[in-house]
Amino acid sequence: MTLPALALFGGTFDPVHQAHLSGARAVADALGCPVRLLPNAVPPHRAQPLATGEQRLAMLQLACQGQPDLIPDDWELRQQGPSWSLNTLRHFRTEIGPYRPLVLVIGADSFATLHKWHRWQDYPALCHLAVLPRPGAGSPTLEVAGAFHENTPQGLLAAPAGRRLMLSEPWLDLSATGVRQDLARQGTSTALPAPVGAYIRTHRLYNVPPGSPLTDSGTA
Ligand SMILES: Nc1ncnc2c1ncn2[C@@H]1O[C@H](COP(=O)(O)OP(=O)(O)OP(=O)(O)O)[C@@H](O)[C@H]1O
Ligand SMILES: O=C(O)c1ccc[n+]([C@@H]2O[C@H](COP(=O)([O-])O)[C@@H](O)[C@H]2O)c1
Repeated sequence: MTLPALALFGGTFDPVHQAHLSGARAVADALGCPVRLLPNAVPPHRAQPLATGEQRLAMLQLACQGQPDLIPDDWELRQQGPSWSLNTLRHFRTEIGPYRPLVLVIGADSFATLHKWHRWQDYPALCHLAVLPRPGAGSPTLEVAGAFHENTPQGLLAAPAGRRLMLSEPWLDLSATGVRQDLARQGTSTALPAPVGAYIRTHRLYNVPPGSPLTDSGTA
């Protein structure tokens, strides 16, 4: 018997881009479950984002429109202090109970640095991992890889935690850093869903030059 899974995809999302959305879509389709996209309030291992939490959440809401299984979630934004993923995992584990599969979605670059995350050793008892491929990502430590046994989507759905799904798609060489650079240079980015690009120009985020044309080619 399998119980419905819940997937959590945390990020700085400064701003959300097509690789985040395609990755979330791939996990939702592979596991047949909703994916909650959680912008962090205080990123634990990097500088504070340029856009506010409210703006990053608004962009996620625009990006997820029409995809009811991709759900922006403001839980981390409402917490105080550094946004340790451990707190988020514990909260959602308590919410869904001990038996349902809980899945943390991360990019392969995050997987390669998971050994530096706060109390990552507690994760295998709390959640599975779904790892999105990312060009240029390094490899995880042996300890991290060994803590989550690689499995199939069915394997993840058959247990509450401790397994790992390695996705092979999407393979997109995109980053929020690159998007911000494109926006500052030319006011547009093909890596953005059109409504997110429009929001950025309306709110003059990321140093977009005044009068930038509405020519994003990405779609939600
Ligand atoms: N192109 C990508 N392919 C796969 N995973 C990605 C990609 N971009 C981001 N991710 C993953 O999405 C999560 C949130 O990432 P984040 O919001 O920091 O985006 P980013 O593009 O890496 O941003 P920045 O360039 O500002 O560092 C992380 O787990 C990251 O590994
Ligand atoms: O809990 C930690 O130690 C930890 C360390 C680094 C990153 N994270 C979370 O991992 C997610 C992706 O991080 P980032 O910096 O790539 O946006 C985001 O939700 C971060 O809050 C969490």
